[in-house]
Amino acid sequence: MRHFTSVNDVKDLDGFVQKALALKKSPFAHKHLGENRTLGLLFFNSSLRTRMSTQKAAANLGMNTMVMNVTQDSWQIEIEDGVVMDGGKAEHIREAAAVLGQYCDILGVRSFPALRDRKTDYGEKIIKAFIQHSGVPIISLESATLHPLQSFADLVTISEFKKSPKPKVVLSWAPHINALPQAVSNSFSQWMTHADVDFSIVQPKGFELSDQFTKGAKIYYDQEEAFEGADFVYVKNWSSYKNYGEVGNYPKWMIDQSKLANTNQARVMHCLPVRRNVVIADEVLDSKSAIVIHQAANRVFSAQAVLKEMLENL
Ligand SMILES: NCCC[C@H](NC(=O)CCC(=O)O)C(=O)O
Ligand SMILES: NC(=O)OP(=O)(O)O
Repeated sequence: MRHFTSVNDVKDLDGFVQKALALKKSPFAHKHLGENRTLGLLFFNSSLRTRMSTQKAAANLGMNTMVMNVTQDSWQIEIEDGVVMDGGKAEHIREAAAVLGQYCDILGVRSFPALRDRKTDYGEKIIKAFIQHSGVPIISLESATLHPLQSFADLVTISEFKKSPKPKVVLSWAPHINALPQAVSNSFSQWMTHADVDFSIVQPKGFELSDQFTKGAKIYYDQEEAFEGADFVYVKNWSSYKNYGEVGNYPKWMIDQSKLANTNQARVMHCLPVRRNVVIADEVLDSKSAIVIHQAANRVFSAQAVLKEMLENL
């Protein structure tokens, strides 16, 4: 693997899950692999899990890590080519990426979509510019359209908790007060349609994800129908892809205990952060059904598996 920006960078999905689980068992088995290697983590947006888990994964492999919050600490970065830079942005992504490539052996980049123009966001200019201009392997820490480290950790978690070889996994839209990216849901759909699971998605009309990520998934518009017999319910809000960036006002889609009644004692998943009693009720998050903390724990080992593979290929 040269870069890690989607499931397509993984050759053997099941083998990769096994590698993450092996690292979970022996996190320090390769503690010299990253010696004298530097990881750079660049955040255009907030983070708790991605930042800390990736840093911990790098430490387990003996790497140094440097972290930068671009929007707070650095120069504002111009993304567009050919512009006259006489506004607020002092540095172009061409130089920024190339310079960081001089300091780091591997770079991670987080850049959320602006959710104003679909074509711009789905063009993934920032992550592509880092791939083009940095000269080093790039890891997506959640791009405009995908969050592969999260989905990898989610698949690892499902493989740990599944009670049958091909579990029924349902991705459910849930309410939110803000316009959120489709990235986590696109990415989860993309990974699940490549994995050995029975996968469906349920959302209100108008909130269908781009079919470039959902091909092969069963599509529902009714939670009760979709949840019947589910082993895993993955909860996430996303703004509309069709009416781009629209926030849906469907408070009844919140996940509470009653919604889970006809599932196969489903485990409830969410990437976090989650707004309690808007997206998922306290009674679910505080019950045994919720495995959100396990997902977050597995972020270390999904990141570590990716870093290990990249370090071995440097
Ligand atoms: N990295 C995990 C999720 C990040 C982001 N959530 C958020 O922005 C939540 C913000 C809020 O709740 O206001 C998302 O949905 O893509
Ligand atoms: N799940 C996740 O990516 O969390 P952060 O946004 O806190 O990194």
